[in-house]
Amino acid sequence: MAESVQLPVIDISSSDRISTANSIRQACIEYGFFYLINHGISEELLQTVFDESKKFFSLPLEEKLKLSRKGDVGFAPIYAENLDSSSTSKGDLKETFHIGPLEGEESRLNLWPSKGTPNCLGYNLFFTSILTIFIKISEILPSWRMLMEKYYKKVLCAGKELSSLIALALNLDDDYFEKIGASDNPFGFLRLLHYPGEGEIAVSDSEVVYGASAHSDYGMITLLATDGVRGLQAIFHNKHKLLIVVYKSVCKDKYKQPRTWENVSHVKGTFIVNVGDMMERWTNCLFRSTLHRVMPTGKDRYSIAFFFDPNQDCIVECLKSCCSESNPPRFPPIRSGDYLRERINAAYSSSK
Ligand SMILES: O=C(O)CCC(=O)C(=O)O
Ligand SMILES: [Fe+2]
Repeated sequence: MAESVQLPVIDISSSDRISTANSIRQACIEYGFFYLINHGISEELLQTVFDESKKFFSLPLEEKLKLSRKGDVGFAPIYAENLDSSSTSKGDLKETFHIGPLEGEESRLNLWPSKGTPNCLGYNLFFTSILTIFIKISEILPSWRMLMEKYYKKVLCAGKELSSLIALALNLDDDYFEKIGASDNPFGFLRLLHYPGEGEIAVSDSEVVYGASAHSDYGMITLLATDGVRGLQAIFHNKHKLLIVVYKSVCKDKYKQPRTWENVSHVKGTFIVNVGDMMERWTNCLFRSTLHRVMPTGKDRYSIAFFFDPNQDCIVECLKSCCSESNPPRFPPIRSGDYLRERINAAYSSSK
């Protein structure tokens, strides 16, 4: 059975920003993961977001499909995505709903239950009388959009503060990521996730099915809220300060065998923060975007991820503080939007 890892805890509200930045640096080098506390999002708000997310996922599939993924936002049913694009599985056993940026051109792309599905729920026959058959989804989820926007803004704010601490952790000015246009108008995605429990989905014994297959996140940092149902696991090659083997343009130890998966436990009131691939590229593999996955446990599981990604037009290239003559850049510069597009397309086209 997998062991549980003890991750560092970072207090984002501490007035000693330098010491916080040093702790973040150590956590990002050793684990690429940490718990974040005092992030400014109350437990009540988080609980309400979980409750409303559950309400959405418990709608009949055909209602959810009316808000099907367009571009990067909206609903994706089970098996639509395969986070491990190299795997042969038919896709991940999870359904998701994505909300993209709330400002600028992209904001108009978002899909909302109150707008996209004008008519009829009514299949929840268990409770339904003839009078309730034609209830609009907007009436079932009346404050859904407002709530999700509120949460989005708050978690974006925590992400911005964290990115300024990360800049300090990399010996840069704390507004560095703003100055280069990465976190000034970041490309943030709120992702509601539901991993169905046993009984809802028939899976044959011979099939390997993951809730979320092994992957590292694509962007800068992810702020993840979990509901207490276990399942999240990660591989921490660097935890005991093993030599970092870097090969061609990949931080090779990410794919090193054998893989030892460790459980990442839920800690009430915290966010689980993990480093994404673009941060790994910026830091020339100093900060690790750690492989992780979600195993099905037979229980329904809900989580809420916020991907704090650089502005699409930002060029991600090795930071001066992370390279030298003896440690040259391992990755060519890339435009953030192009990199994300390639990774997202691979994940959605590799489900069978
Ligand atoms: O649900 C979780 O705990 C993790 C989700 C995740 O890794 C992702 O969506 O990238
Ligand atoms: Fe992830």
